[in-house]
Amino acid sequence: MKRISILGSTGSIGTQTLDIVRLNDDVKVEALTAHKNIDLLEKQIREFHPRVAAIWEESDAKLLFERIKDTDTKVYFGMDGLIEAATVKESDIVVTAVVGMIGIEPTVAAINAGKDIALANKETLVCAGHIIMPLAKKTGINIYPVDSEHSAIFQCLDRHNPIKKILLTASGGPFRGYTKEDLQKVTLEDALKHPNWSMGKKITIDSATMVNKGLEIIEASHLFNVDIDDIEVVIQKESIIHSMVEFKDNGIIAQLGTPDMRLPISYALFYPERRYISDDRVDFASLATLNFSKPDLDVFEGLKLAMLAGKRGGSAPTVLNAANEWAVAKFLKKKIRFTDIPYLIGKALDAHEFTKNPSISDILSLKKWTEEYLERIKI
Ligand SMILES: NC(=O)C1=CN([C@@H]2O[C@H](COP(=O)(O)OP(=O)(O)OC[C@H]3O[C@@H](n4cnc5c(N)ncnc54)[C@H](OP(=O)(O)O)[C@@H]3O)[C@@H](O)[C@H]2O)C=CC1
Ligand SMILES: CC(=O)[C@@H](O)[C@H](O)COP(=O)(O)O
Ligand SMILES: [Mn+2]
Repeated sequence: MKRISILGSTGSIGTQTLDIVRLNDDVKVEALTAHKNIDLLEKQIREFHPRVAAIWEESDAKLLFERIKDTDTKVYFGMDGLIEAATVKESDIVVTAVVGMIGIEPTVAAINAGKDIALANKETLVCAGHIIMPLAKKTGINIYPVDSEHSAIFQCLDRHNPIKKILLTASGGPFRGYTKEDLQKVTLEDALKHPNWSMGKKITIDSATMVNKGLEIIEASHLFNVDIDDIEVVIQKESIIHSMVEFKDNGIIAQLGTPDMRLPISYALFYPERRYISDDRVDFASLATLNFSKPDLDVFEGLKLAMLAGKRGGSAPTVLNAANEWAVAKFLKKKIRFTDIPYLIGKALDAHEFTKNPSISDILSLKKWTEEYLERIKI
């Protein structure tokens, strides 16, 4: 029996993880968490009977407790609740499916508790990868990538041959081929229309700005111990090739599949076993062609800034990520324009006091500094 905890079970990755649980009778859910979606969390508790459930607000936790007191599920709240869910004694693996760097502390707690990590929450690795990866090695736990590109790279690894280059594929998002002037006019509705994937709102905006690909470069660098300069972004318009690994002989191994996150989720949960998911498969005949191009860094400045921050390392990726989270949240509330997102990221990166090797508490302070700095900027 595989015992799993899902941090962020009510989101896109979290609910698809539960789809995979439904397909397999040897998986037990030990913990589920949500931020505000109490109705869906209650439904999930009644279906999967976890030991632990956590929701962010104490008032919601009290409400949830009343609603499910006929069950054996214990209810927690806040960061303590996330950490309780991340460290449930009976769990073997924690699926980190929360969005944002809020995932840092529960991920560290899970690793210290000896849990394997099925990692979707890329922001945690972007900010604290220099702490997380050595900690995972020291504790002997495994980190299995869920992010589709990183799962693809993981599936292409060859234990006899080191990686020469990672070819990180990108769809290019809804604004692929746009000019700078075009981006000045795009709306929130336009940005939420990803051409190939159905995802949570934050990552969907990140795909539109291509900051997502920048975060993924940093994520891949940590996961596979590859220099940023050896990670090349290739736009693959249809999102059928999920990434590729190039070796010393210039041979390239790629992983292909339909744009369906259930495959990387299932692979992370049951590695090295591949299990049945659905009858959907790539139909090459009707696909006919796969299209490739290079990203335009002059247009997608957020990607350029992310690459520079990744190269710089230290505190830069944290400020990049914190500024991006702050700006995307404002854009989702229609408080700023689409092109303000890279502008604000650049301002925060330029203004922050660089540190080489931030601790977890430094990272949390940097997040606070970034938010306070951006609040003061008039746009
Ligand atoms: N969706 C996808 O296909 C992919 C996602 N990822 C990564 O996976 C992670 C999750 O993404 P996705 O599933 O799209 O996100 P969603 O926004 O769909 O879900 C986020 C989950 O985290 C919870 N949550 C949000 N904010 C907080 C908070 N401050 N504290 C505690 N819980 C919180 C949400 O609860 P509630 O529902 O109550 O709001 C929800 O359960 C992200 O890091 C993303 O980059 C990577 C590759 C693909
Ligand atoms: C499904 C997944 O892994 C997302 O990160 C997706 O790849 C985003 O698409 P872009 O390639 O457009 O950033
Ligand atoms: Mn991805």
